[in-house]
Amino acid sequence: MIKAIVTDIEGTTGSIHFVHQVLFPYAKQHLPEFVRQQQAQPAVAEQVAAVKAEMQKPDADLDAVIAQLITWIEADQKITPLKALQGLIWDTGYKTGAYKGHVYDDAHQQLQAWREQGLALYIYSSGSVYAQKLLFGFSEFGDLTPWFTGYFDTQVGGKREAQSYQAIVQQIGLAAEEILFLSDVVEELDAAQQVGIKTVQLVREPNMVVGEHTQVASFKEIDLSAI
Ligand SMILES: CSCCC(=O)C(=O)COP(=O)(O)O
Ligand SMILES: [Mg+2]
Repeated sequence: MIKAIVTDIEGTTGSIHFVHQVLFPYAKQHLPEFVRQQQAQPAVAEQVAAVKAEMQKPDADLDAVIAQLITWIEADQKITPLKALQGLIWDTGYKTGAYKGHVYDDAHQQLQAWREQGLALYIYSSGSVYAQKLLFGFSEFGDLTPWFTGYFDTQVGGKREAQSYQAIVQQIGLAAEEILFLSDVVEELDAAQQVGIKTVQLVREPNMVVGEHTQVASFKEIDLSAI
């Protein structure tokens, strides 16, 4: 019996368009000024140091760090210090009303229903936990963060690595087969399935790569009793 649901964000609870056409361009536009102005803040200095380490260039100057970060944004690289900085930059966009977090109607309704049924809800995204809380805290449906028991990001490991899901199972404290993972990406579902987590693929767009997992077009089609 499923007792907890872990869900991906981009392409699953919300649209790929929102992440790629709203959030990423906002981060790209504001990152140079943000990093220059906030470089002395410990939260930013820590990530700048992590970028230099990732570049294997401990003496890189700030211009080189910024150029590297922009390259990573353009290539949609899921690199932890980039994702942490993006979260800090998106904070202003949410709080000034430049955008609200996109959540599909069906995801909103079904997450609420599952919560009311007593299921524990978790997020696992490459976006930082800080960015996840912003997206659901400033969503088009208002603040949805009270629904979630916990959040996981790349601090737990990459989303295509089975050991990340093993760590998530341990932190949730349930048996793997009592947990359902929802994602649009087959490699993520494959990794979760390797450790015994149940899986369902969201296929919201045409021409998506599909795998051996149960496929649904919306959260409304997910039947927990059939899993
Ligand atoms: C949580 S904020 C926006 C999502 C993001 O930055 C991202 O890279 C999407 O990753 P996901 O693992 O949700 O596909
Ligand atoms: Mg996704």
